[in-house]
Amino acid sequence: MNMKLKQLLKPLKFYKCEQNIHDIEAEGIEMDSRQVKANDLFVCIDGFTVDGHDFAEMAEMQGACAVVAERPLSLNIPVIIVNDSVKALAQLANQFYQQPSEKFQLIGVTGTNGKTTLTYLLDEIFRNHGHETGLLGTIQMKIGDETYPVKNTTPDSLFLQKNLHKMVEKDVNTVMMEVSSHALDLGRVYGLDFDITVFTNLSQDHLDYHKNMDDYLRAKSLLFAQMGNQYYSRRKLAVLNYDDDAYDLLSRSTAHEVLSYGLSDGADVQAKNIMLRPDGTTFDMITPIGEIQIQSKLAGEFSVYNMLAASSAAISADIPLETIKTSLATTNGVPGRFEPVQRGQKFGVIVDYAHTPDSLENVVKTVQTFTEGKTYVVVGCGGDRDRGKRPKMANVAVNYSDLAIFTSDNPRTEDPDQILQDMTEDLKVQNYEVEPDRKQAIARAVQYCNPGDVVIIAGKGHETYQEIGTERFDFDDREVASNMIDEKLKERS
Ligand SMILES: CC(=O)N[C@H]1[C@@H](OP(=O)(O)OP(=O)(O)OC[C@H]2O[C@@H](n3ccc(=O)[nH]c3=O)[C@H](O)[C@@H]2O)O[C@H](CO)[C@@H](O)[C@@H]1O[C@H](C)C(=O)N[C@@H](C)C(=O)N[C@H](CCC(=O)O)C(=O)O
Ligand SMILES: Nc1ncnc2c1ncn2[C@@H]1O[C@H](COP(=O)(O)OP(=O)(O)OP(=O)(O)O)[C@@H](O)[C@H]1O
Ligand SMILES: N[C@H](CCC[C@H](N)C(=O)O)C(=O)O
Ligand SMILES: [Mg+2]
Repeated sequence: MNMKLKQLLKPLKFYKCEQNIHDIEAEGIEMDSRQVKANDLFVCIDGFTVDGHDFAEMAEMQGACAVVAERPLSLNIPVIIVNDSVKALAQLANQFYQQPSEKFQLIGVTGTNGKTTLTYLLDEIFRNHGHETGLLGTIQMKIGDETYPVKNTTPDSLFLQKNLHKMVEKDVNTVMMEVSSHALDLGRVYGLDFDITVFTNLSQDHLDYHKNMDDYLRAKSLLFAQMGNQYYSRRKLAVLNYDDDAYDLLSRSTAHEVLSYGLSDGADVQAKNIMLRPDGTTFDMITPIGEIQIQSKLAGEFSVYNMLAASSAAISADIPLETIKTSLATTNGVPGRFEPVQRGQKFGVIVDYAHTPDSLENVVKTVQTFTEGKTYVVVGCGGDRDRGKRPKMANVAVNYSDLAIFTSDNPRTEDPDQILQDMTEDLKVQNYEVEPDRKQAIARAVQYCNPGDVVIIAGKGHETYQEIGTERFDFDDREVASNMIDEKLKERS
């Protein structure tokens, strides 16, 4: 792919460039000097760790045709000066890849918990209706049946535009993507043409990054505000959780129609006659286009919310209720979310990605409600992340289980013992143990189990590593738990 620089810069109304760029043609855009190839346009981003402007010379040496920067640089290639290179990168990438998000239906999902789950549910519903889908989120990127690893839940604008373009080339007609609050705050989704935006819920997380809960909510609201004010021929819609305190602010943030969902009267899409069972859920779903009964293998009230949100987004895209019903009846859920580990043992082991106080409470309460025996929780808190959630998660674990075993979850550059200290120092109860080695913690919980008991191993879900320092070591809760159960079964036989 290539594009005349003049053409590429068209979306920028104001920029300064003292050199002649008339005959220059860019063959690509890069924001990382290490990836620059001959004739790429290099965009300097001032990051959290380093300043991309310091790598402009390196980009020049690697053959960049020009550089976009926020300040003058002494180079032998043209320097295009803009006020905000993050915004410029988003606009340039959108232009270079020919506005891919305008060529398919784009569904953006934000909220503290449930984003990955919702995008997976939506992916199943749309595929069952014959759509060719793309998916972007925490676990991976998917284009049709092909999967690709990702570094961020919501990647930077360059990665996004490049891959959305690839999706267009592969005839994708619907894309579901998770939109994190970091992404919204850091302009990673600037310029994306969302058709349907979905809000799951808001509770404490990421207060290492956002100043407070208001700031966090403001970041989330950008998804709805950035849907644009024009009423296009393709109708846009915001799907909002009616039962969440953020509902009022979010419904006022968008200029578009809102479809609300929830358990309370007044929601447009409602669940009634909910029956929660250990192995699933049944409820009647009342929608503006009719009523259906949902039977699903997904457990817990939080799953009812996820199914309501997915159904609301699907009906906004004219998917028939029957397709939604069959999709929700057949789905097995998402890897690492409430995922049972079954090796023929007589006690339950569930691996889950709960890493916030609210998600942990939802999951542990759900298990506690259905467990006749004892409930054990193995959980830790991530290093270099929100410290305020540590004592809260520890409290939830001891309050809703018989015994919590606190352990490590990606300590990153922090001291694991200090994280455990932050979690436990204010606990007033005794029903917990501390075992910093996650493998040992899982082994201990499995050893304690008698028939009828359940262990929840929370926080890492689908992750296949433990991040210690800046290195990632192989670690998969599901694999470790399977091995421990097998050992226990062998000992007994
Ligand atoms: C705090 C944060 O968000 N950091 C993101 C940020 O990194 P950064 O600002 O440190 O980048 P940097 O290393 O300073 O580099 C600045 C610029 O210099 C360039 N550079 C750098 C080195 C070099 O030799 N040459 C060069 O040109 C870089 O390419 C970049 O353009 O930009 C990177 C590229 O887009 C992101 O991958 C990175 O995410 C890191 C990995 C991260 O952990 N982010 C987390 C906090 C995050 O974003 N999480 C959310 C939410 C998760 C959830 O709730 O699900 C997510 O969406 O993932
Ligand atoms: N609607 C919900 N409300 C509260 N908790 C939920 C909900 N849905 C899922 N959870 C819990 O949150 C955990 C994470 O779910 P999921 O991965 O879908 O969320 P996410 O928003 O994508 O998280 P992340 O921000 O890390 O990407 C699940 O393992 C489950 O414990
Ligand atoms: N996307 C979330 C994931 C947290 C998962 C947990 N295992 C941890 O490392 O804290 C974050 O980066 O805050
Ligand atoms: Mg996610």
